[in-house]
Amino acid sequence: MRALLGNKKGKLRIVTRLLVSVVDSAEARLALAHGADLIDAKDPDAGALGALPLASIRSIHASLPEGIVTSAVAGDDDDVERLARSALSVATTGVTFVKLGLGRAMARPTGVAALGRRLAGQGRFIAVLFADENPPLTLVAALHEAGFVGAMLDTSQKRGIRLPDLLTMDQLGSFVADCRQLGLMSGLAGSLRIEDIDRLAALNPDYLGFRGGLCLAGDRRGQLDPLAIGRAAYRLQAIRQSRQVDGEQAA
Ligand SMILES: O=C[C@H](O)COP(=O)(O)O
Repeated sequence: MRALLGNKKGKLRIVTRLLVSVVDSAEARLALAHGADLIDAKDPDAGALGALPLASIRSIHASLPEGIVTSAVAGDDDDVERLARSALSVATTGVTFVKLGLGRAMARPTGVAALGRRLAGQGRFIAVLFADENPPLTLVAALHEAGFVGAMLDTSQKRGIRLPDLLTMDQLGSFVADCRQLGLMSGLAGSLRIEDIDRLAALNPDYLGFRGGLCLAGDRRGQLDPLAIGRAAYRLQAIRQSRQVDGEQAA
């Protein structure tokens, strides 16, 4: 799931992969066919981290070939018990990862610790922090302590403000580096566009996450645009290849 390439000097380079949020199995297959690396089940009509019904998540997961990395969103409830219950239910669908949105009340060490105790390492949980709600980025240590396997930054207000409008490249880079140092997977998302890929991939997150930027007319509630998915996948692939060549030349 975390892709690392080694060059001849033994140095490891993180490979940034493409996460695409889908609403059903038809979109899941389309995203996969056009180059998505991780298929993320999410209901864009139900907010930034809207959960799909369990049956839909199961059908998305089952529609994909074995071995494809999947995730599903469990919502962004401010109540520990409700959020944990939702996450544990989503974990029964067979998806590789379950994403939990940590809103203002949860995005603090006490909230994270309470959630961790309730989840008790029963799944592969990824915490999503909303950059437009000013989460403490130092929360990464508490997430690691609480047993999360990954952390993502996203945005809660999907009104055109993108992740790089909210945080500087230094802040995003530190977030990714802190995750890596603690062995957490990292992801960056939030109304990203294809033209954001180069500068964000340069920070070496494990995933860049997209919905609206890969939909027709940029409408995250509308249909995925296969050409846009293909362009995003191609861009990331080109970056991977150029790094490989650089690594080989340096070796
Ligand atoms: O996890 C990725 C999200 O689905 C991103 O959605 P968005 O690109 O519409 O902000």
